[in-house]
Amino acid sequence: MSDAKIEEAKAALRAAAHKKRAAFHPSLRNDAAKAAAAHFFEGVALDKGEVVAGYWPIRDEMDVKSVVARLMDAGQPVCLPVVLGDEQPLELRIWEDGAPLYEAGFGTLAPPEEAPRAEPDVIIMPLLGFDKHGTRLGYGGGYYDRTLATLKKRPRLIGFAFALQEMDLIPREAHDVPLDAIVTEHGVRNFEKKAPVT
Ligand SMILES: Nc1nc2c(c(=O)[nH]1)N(C=O)[C@@H](CNc1ccc(C(=O)N[C@@H](CCC(=O)O)C(=O)O)cc1)CN2
Ligand SMILES: Nc1ncnc2c1ncn2[C@@H]1O[C@H](COP(=O)(O)OP(=O)(O)OP(=O)(O)O)[C@@H](O)[C@H]1O
Repeated sequence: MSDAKIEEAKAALRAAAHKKRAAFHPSLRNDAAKAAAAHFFEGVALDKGEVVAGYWPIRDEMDVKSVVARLMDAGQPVCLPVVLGDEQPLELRIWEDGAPLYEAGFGTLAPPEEAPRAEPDVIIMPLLGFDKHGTRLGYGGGYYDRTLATLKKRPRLIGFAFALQEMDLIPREAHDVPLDAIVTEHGVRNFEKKAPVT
């Protein structure tokens, strides 16, 4: 499939994924997020000092605020992403304990401009959908992939999602960096390294 065709297919998948994620019942969301957080801390080993990029949840994304808070309490350095502009990589700003967060666009909150920057060792990724190969479907801005292309070292990529966000097959473009693992309310699933055929 050409990249143009893949983009077309992804647009249709995004529409379906938005609907599906929004349909997950509000009364179940909290418990699912709690279960996923527990699976993360049981199943994902972090070395002391490893920088973890979290996200400030928006729309119907799985809420990872408790994960971020627990990481910070444990002394793990945590950063949050900021969109500087279209076609630009994300800026990852360290959230220092007690520092206020500011509106950073799209409904997200992030540390202030003067916060230190960091290259993450682990990225907790928001997503619209994922498939069994670890391909991730985002909102289509390409921000995470563009950011990964600028980093010296490829971080471990850990998606957080509700189990119902799994899709049959998400076509993968050359720039799409697959997830290493997905955390849902059902547990942590690690993906094989080998690239699938799209
Ligand atoms: N929680 C969270 N933080 C994040 C991301 C994310 O996906 N989730 N991002 C990951 O890149 C960056 C923000 N990028 C975003 C890009 C698009 C939309 C969004 O809601 N898009 C709408 C259309 C918006 C419009 O046209 O006004 C959509 O998809 O329907 C949100 C965040 C950085 N921070
Ligand atoms: N490494 C990159 N360098 C330049 N452009 C890129 C790169 N990665 C992605 N893009 C651009 O971003 C567009 C959207 O990419 P993609 O469909 O993978 O977004 P997404 O992963 O769904 O979004 P997001 O990462 O913001 O959640 C692509 O069509 C491409 O033009």
